[in-house]
Amino acid sequence: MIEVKALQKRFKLTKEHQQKGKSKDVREHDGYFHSVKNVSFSCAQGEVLGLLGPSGAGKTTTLRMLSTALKPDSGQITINGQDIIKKPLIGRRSIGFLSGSTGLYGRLSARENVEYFAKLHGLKGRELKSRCDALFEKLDMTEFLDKRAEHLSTGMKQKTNIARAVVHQPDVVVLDEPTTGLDIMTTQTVINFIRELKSNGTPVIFSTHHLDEVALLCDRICVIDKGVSCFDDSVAQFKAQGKSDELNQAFMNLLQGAAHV
Ligand SMILES: Nc1ncnc2c1ncn2[C@@H]1O[C@H](COP(=O)(O)OP(=O)(O)OP(=O)(O)O)[C@@H](O)[C@H]1O
Repeated sequence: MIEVKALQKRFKLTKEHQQKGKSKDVREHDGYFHSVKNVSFSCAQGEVLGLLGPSGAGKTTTLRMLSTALKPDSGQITINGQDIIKKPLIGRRSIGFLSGSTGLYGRLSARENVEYFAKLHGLKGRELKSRCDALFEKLDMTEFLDKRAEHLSTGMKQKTNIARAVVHQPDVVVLDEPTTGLDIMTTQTVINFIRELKSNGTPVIFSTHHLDEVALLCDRICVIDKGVSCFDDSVAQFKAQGKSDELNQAFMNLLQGAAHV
C-alpha cells in the first residue's frame, strides 16, 4: 500500500524560465514555480492507479518524488506504513521506477544492463539468473538480449528499462508514461506486464495521456491539474463525477468544472 498526502514541490524560477513565459502561469509566485501544490492519493495491494492530467500538471514531478529522486518541500509518502521521505533508502528498495529520462548503458547489452541493476540491488548467482530470465521471457526480450543497448529500437529499450526497474521485485511499481512512443505490439506487452504485476498483488501507479489504457488497466484514477489533485477515487466514481460513461468526456467535465484553481 502506498499513501501520498499533501505533497508540495516548488522550483526557484530562473531567468530562462521567466523568458519562456512561465511568469504567466498561476503557479508562479514569490520567485518560485509551484509545480506540485497539493497532491494526495493512495494505491493498495493489487490495484492499478492511473495518474492523469494535462501537460505540465505536475505528474512527472509527483512521480519523481515517489521515486526519491526529488525531495518534497512538504507532505508525506508512506509505503506499507514506512515514511520514505524520512527513509529514502527504504523508498529506493521498495519502489521500481520507470521514467522517460532513464538511460541505459549504451555499450552494455540489454541483458548486461538488467543484470547490472540486479547486482546493485544485491542479487547474485542462481537467484539473479532466474529472476532476470523470468523477466526476459515475460517482456518478450529474448531475441535482442545480447544486442548493445545503443543499437536497440525505442520499444526494445523501453522493455529493458522496465525489466531493470522491477528486477528487485519492488513493493510498488511507478511508471511515468510507460507506453509513450511505443508500437502496438510493444504497448500490448507493457499492458500485459502491468496486468501481471496487478495479479501478483503489486500496486502499480502509472501516468498516461491514453484513456484507453486507463479503461483497460485501472481500478483507481487520480487527476492532477495545475499541481493539485482534484480527483482520487475509483473509475466508477470518476465516471459518476464527470457525469459520463466515457472516460475522455468525464475527464473534460472534471477539468472544466474544477473548483481547485
Ligand atoms: N526543475 C524544474 N525547475 C522549474 N520548473 C520545473 C522543474 N521541473 C518541472 N518544472 C515545471 O513544473 C511543471 C510540471 O511539470 P511536470 O513535468 O511534472 O508535468 P507533467 O504533468 O508530467 O507534464 P507532461 O504530461 O507534459 O509530461 C511544468 O510547468 C514544468 O516546466
